[in-house]
Amino acid sequence: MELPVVDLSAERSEVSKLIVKACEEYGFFKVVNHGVPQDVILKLEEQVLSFFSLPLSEKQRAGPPDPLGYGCKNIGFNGDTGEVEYLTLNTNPLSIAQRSITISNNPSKFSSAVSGYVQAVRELACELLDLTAEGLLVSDRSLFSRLIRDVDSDSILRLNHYPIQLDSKDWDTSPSSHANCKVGFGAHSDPQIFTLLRSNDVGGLQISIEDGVWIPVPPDPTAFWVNVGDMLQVMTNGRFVSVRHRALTYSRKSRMSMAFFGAPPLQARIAAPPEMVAPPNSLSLYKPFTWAEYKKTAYSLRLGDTRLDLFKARKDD
Ligand SMILES: C=C1C[C@]23C[C@@]1(O)CC[C@H]2[C@@]12CC[C@H](O)[C@@](C)(C(=O)O1)[C@H]2[C@@H]3C(=O)O
Ligand SMILES: O=C(O)CCC(=O)C(=O)O
Ligand SMILES: [Fe+2]
Repeated sequence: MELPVVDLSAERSEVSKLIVKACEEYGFFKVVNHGVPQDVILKLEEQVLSFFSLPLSEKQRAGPPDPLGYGCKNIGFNGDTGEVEYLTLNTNPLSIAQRSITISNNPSKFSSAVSGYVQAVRELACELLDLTAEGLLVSDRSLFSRLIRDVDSDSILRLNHYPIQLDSKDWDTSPSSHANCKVGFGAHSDPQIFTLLRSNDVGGLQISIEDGVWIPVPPDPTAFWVNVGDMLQVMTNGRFVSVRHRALTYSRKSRMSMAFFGAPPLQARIAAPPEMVAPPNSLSLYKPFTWAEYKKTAYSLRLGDTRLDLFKARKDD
């Protein structure tokens, strides 16, 4: 199956139409010619590699994940596990600088690599959200991106490492085979607005557009992958659906991924704009709520739980 590819060097109106089509059909697309400088990516990759290569006791200085910080095998607070270790950071420059002290022996180098990456990827996320608003004919073109640009945005950066499985000598490593694969990161949707994900050249990411059918996403370190998150589903009044995805470890090479989760400020009220609740479906599918309320609920549930149903509007709302 051909997954949608958005080439940002193409004509703007074509790009915005393509993004909307991809979000409607898959809640997911690949971005090429994205403009994030290669040295910004390499700088972060180098820091991530050296962090994950540290002895466990040193990595644990940045943990436990509360939910920010270093975590290993346990995902969230509700018993989810996977063959993954990770470092989750708030994207606020001050918070990055503070956290870097417990993460790296060269905090200023680590902090500058993370901040540089966050700045470039946030810019890309905002550009993609403006194009999305244009494609949807939402009159306020920066309605979505404003939430991520806000100084109080609750956006986060997650660095994932799926280590080589030492018992993998008999594994079939062909991308189409899932013989003996293990779950690295179980099935879920991302709660935020847009996720911008990139990885090294090792596969494992899969998306599901139909219950029980998983589509492997071929790795491409030169590209970004975009996931529609739960908040964009709400702000498009269900026209886009947040994509269910997971990461498997079926390779003998370790997988590394970097995910920027573009989120609103905690107190931002999340609701679809008037254009998204226009006739023929003049009803808002979801009741208004703040990102803080949604996040609290999401983080109190399991990874794979459907959370948006709890925020559906009732007829008498
Ligand atoms: C089990 C969980 C981990 C998670 C919080 C949650 O309770 C449900 C959502 C999970 C998720 C998925 C996308 C991101 O990786 C993440 C950081 C997020 O915002 O929501 C994780 C949460 C986490 O690992 O803390
Ligand atoms: O590592 C991956 O490719 C997926 C990671 C992911 O889904 C997440 O961090 O939420
Ligand atoms: Fe995810």
